[in-house]
Amino acid sequence: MAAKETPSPVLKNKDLLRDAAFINGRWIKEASEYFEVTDPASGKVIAKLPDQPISAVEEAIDVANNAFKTFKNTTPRQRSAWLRNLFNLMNENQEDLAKILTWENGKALSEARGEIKYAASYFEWFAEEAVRSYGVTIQPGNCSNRAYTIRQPVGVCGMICPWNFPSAMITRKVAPAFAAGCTIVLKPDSQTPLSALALAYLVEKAGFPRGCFNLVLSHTRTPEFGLKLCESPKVKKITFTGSTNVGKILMEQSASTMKKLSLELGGNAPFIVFEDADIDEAVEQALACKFRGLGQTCVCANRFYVQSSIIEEFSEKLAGKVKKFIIGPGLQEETTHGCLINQKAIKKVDEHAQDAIEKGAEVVLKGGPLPEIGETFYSPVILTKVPHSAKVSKEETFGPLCAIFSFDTLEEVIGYANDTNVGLASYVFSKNVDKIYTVAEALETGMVSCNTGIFSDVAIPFGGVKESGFGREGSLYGLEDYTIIKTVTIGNLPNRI
Ligand SMILES: NC(=O)c1ccc[n+]([C@@H]2O[C@H](COP(=O)([O-])OP(=O)(O)OC[C@H]3O[C@@H](n4cnc5c(N)ncnc54)[C@H](O)[C@@H]3O)[C@@H](O)[C@H]2O)c1
Ligand SMILES: O=CCCC(=O)O
Repeated sequence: MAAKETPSPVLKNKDLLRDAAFINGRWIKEASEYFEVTDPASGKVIAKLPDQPISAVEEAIDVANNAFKTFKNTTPRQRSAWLRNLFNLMNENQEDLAKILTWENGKALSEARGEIKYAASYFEWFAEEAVRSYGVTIQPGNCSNRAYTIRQPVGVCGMICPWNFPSAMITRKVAPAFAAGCTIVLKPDSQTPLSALALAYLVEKAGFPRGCFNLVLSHTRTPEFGLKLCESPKVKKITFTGSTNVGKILMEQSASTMKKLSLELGGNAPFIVFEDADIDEAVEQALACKFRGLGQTCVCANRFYVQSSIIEEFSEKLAGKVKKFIIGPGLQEETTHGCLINQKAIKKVDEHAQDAIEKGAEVVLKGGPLPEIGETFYSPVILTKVPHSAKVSKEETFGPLCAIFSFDTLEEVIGYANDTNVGLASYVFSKNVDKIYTVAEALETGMVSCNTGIFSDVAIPFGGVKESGFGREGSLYGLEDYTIIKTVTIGNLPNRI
């Protein structure tokens, strides 16, 4: 865990590093204000980007609205080919894209490589889905009428994306939108805009028509940008990944124009381990699940519920594995786990850990800040026998705190797991198939992962219930969110012969 000088990434394709917004196929660098992007591992400034005025969003919306008039009539085959080009381009530039991602986000390079592959898979999937949009035929009550439905692109989509997956959270919105024939105004997080800009460059290279994809930049005016996208009658859909609080704001702001919404919001995932589970496997999976992005993943386990008879064994084995982590700057090849996004994130982990300890939790692994490496580095904390009154039982920590709670019965643990206002992902470990079915069906989450800690895949519907939002990304349903169903009735047909 020794401090080392963070290297700057050496890129093969330097064109991927952009320092301008992208509207109507033009890179826009000029602005009266600029914001800095920093490497969270070193605190060094790595880019200065235009902090655009609100007029830039208005312009991007107008451009996307004009582009929609022709883009919606391109053939699904053509859109599929452009998406396939984009998939190939991401793969060709995989290593550079991973380096850019690590540089601005801080996650280990090995993880960033995985994210780029995952992000690209959305373009491959939706290249295949673009040509598979179906309607139904209906016989209405009136015998001289016939009806059928078609799916049409919803229109201009406003996309607001977070920093924790700077590439994949964008591609899983952009890919289905393009597949359906929608045009785009994207606002990436101002902490991690470089991955988004690299994607904009590749969208251009892939051959998409000018104006279909527009990317606006701001650090100081994020809420105003959001408001403009929500209130514009030209924008027909808002798709957002981020916190439940911001999701609620966007939903309220979208009410005046009755927008279609997809909201992928916060989670508080329970990770349940029964005494009949393979404990070593459960520990391995717990590590993979909890420490993706060092705990900054919306589907990371937030609450471990471990049956009381195995809680000591599980906690000790987990701690033994965590001690082997190599925490350091993400760009160093040997690093297994990088840093957190900022100091606010560290404060929250510390606050949740201290609160649980004060309320009676036992410390298995002390962890804590690692200032000798840098201000955003934090060694994981493992606490056991955490009381249910602790903050971590109700709030998402979004960082490297493993809070282990004890339970005795199946009914009891389902009660604990569902005692939250959010419902994104949950995990169950048991070798008893009856138990797996029962618990999976009783858990109030959009996704239940059984005997594995990693389930994310473009092929599965991704999304939550309760205050984790609505809409499903990826899968056979992903395209639907970017289309509207139109019903066509043909009347006054002659009598059947
Ligand atoms: N469900 C999912 O798929 C998913 C995926 C990733 C992250 N998340 C959630 O995101 C949260 C972590 O990210 P965060 O804390 O940065 O979330 P956040 O909601 O604060 O920020 C998300 C994005 O929204 C922007 N934003 C903030 N206020 C805004 C406003 N008023 N109008 C428009 N945009 C605004 C931010 O700049 C950022 O780009 C966690 O709760 C996590 O669970 C959910
Ligand atoms: O953080 C949210 C999304 C991560 C994933 O797709 O698994």
